[in-house]
Amino acid sequence: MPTFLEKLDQACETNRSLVCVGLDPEPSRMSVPDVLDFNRAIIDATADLVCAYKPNLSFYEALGIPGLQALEQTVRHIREVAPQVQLIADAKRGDGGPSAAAYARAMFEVWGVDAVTVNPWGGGETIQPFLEDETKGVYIWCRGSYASAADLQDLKVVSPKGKMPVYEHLARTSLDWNGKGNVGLVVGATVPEQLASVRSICPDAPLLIPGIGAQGGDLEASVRNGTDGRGRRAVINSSRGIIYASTGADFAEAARQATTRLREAINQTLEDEGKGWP
Ligand SMILES: O=C(O)c1cc(=O)[nH]c(=O)n1[C@@H]1O[C@H](COP(=O)(O)O)[C@@H](O)[C@H]1O
Repeated sequence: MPTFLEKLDQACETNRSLVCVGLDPEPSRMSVPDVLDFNRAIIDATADLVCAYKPNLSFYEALGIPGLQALEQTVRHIREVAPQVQLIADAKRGDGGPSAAAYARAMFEVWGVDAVTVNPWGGGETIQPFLEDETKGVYIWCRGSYASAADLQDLKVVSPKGKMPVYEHLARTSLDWNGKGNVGLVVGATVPEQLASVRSICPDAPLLIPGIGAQGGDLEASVRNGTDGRGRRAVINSSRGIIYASTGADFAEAARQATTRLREAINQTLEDEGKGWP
């Protein structure tokens, strides 16, 4: 079994892509009534263009049991048509003790995903149960894309590691948790300076970068500041910008075109940096 990072690197190489499509279905914006039909069409249209899919669990939970059934079938479909891509459950889980361990079992054994977003407010105990299997990994929510992330994450703290913003302290601390090489971080595309700072602290970590498209994040800066020294290890997410590129009957074809444009724009910046695909 490849490790968490080997699978991600392989997925990126195979499709020559750092694009992650966020599967965040909202029935009021979909031109087909069924979430599974919608997701299947998006997945089939983009499977050769992405390195990852990221269903945000909130959208499925908000639909009750039918939503969870749609998620289960979506996971199954991704495994069938795109077994090489990384499947990230955007669950923002965060708890301690047996609850944290149960969350990890739910994500990896029940849903069977490759990676989970976690909310680190509870510290190391929150994260540890997700790190036991080196084939699975986490993306720790480090510096959010939304404006209110600054309320807490940019505050300066004094710790044994020095005086620095909370998000930076978290990035430094994540290195201590990374014994099995399966810790990644989430940093928004809307905050390129913070992205550069996290990348300099964690030169090898995979960074999940949401905020492209609907939130107006800076794509070029995300690629330049968020990739590692080889121009890899950045998972650049767009959800609404892709899945609702059209809200008409041509939504899947429009999603393919939007994903292609995003992939090409990223790859052009990599080329410009001398870090294109071989
Ligand atoms: O963890 C995330 O993916 C995440 C963190 C963050 O700080 N900001 C953020 O937008 N996200 C998620 O990334 C996706 C962004 O969706 P769009 O704004 O529609 O592209 C949603 O699923 C968000 O929950």
